Amino acid sequence: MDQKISPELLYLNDVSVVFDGFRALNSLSLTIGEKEMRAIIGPNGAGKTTMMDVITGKTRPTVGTALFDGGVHDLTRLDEATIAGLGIGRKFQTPTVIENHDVETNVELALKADKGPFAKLFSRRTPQVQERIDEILERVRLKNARHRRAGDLSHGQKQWLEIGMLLAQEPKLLLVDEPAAGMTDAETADTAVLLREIAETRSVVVVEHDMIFVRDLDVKVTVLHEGSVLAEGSLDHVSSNERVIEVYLGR
Ligand SMILES: Nc1ncnc2c1ncn2[C@@H]1O[C@H](COP(=O)(O)OP(=O)(O)OP(=O)(O)O)[C@@H](O)[C@H]1O
Repeated sequence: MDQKISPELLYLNDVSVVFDGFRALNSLSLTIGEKEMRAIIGPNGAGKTTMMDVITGKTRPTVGTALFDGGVHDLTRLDEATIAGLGIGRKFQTPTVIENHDVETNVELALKADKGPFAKLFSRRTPQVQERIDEILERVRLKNARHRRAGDLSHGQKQWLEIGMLLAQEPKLLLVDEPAAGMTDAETADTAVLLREIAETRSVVVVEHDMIFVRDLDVKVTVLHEGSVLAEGSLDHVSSNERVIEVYLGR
């Protein structure tokens, strides 16, 4: 298959994941368009992490369809490295920057991720690489922190650095797990703006519990519950849904 059969970037249909008889995903169907940002909310255990695991190839669905890039790639048949190479980047909740390197070296290493460890550390930084580093640092608001040790950054800045390192891979789809957790109010607001900027050129899926942050994102929201979609629409729309209030918002 090398022709796009549907316009969606990500197409999940009737995906179930069963662990020892327990349905972590239960006929989940969801599509994400090109350059769309979507927020995913839902109570603990709703299946948000399992959904990300299916998209990135970490978990195989028991049944169901998971296609990427207009139906060209069947994610259920590919391994994690291949899926990452297709342009699906994932940011976990805890930042994994290299604390002893400075900010720009972290980005540089991410840009050279396809090179071996020796070439990564010792090949010269070409003007093209420097230009990309500058662009990324500008985007993630760390230009003035470029020579700081990554370990000395604030929690929020570390999250931004890691987002920058993912951008180095030019993902078509960026999956972001609870970016606002542990951030100050100002960092949270800046992160919403940052993700909106990123979604101008690629698709972004954000899993989040912080409703103030989700409101700032101002995008379509999907509510997961017991492994399937409970409601979908604007935050105001899903917030007025009785079942959503009962299982999630009204807690
Ligand atoms: N490897 C596994 N084996 C057995 N059960 C699992 C496994 N992974 C997840 N589960 C179960 O599947 C359900 C869905 O979990 P998942 O982590 O996807 O939910 P979540 O929406 O991400 O929750 P949270 O908001 O707490 O992170 C949970 O009840 C969890 O205990």
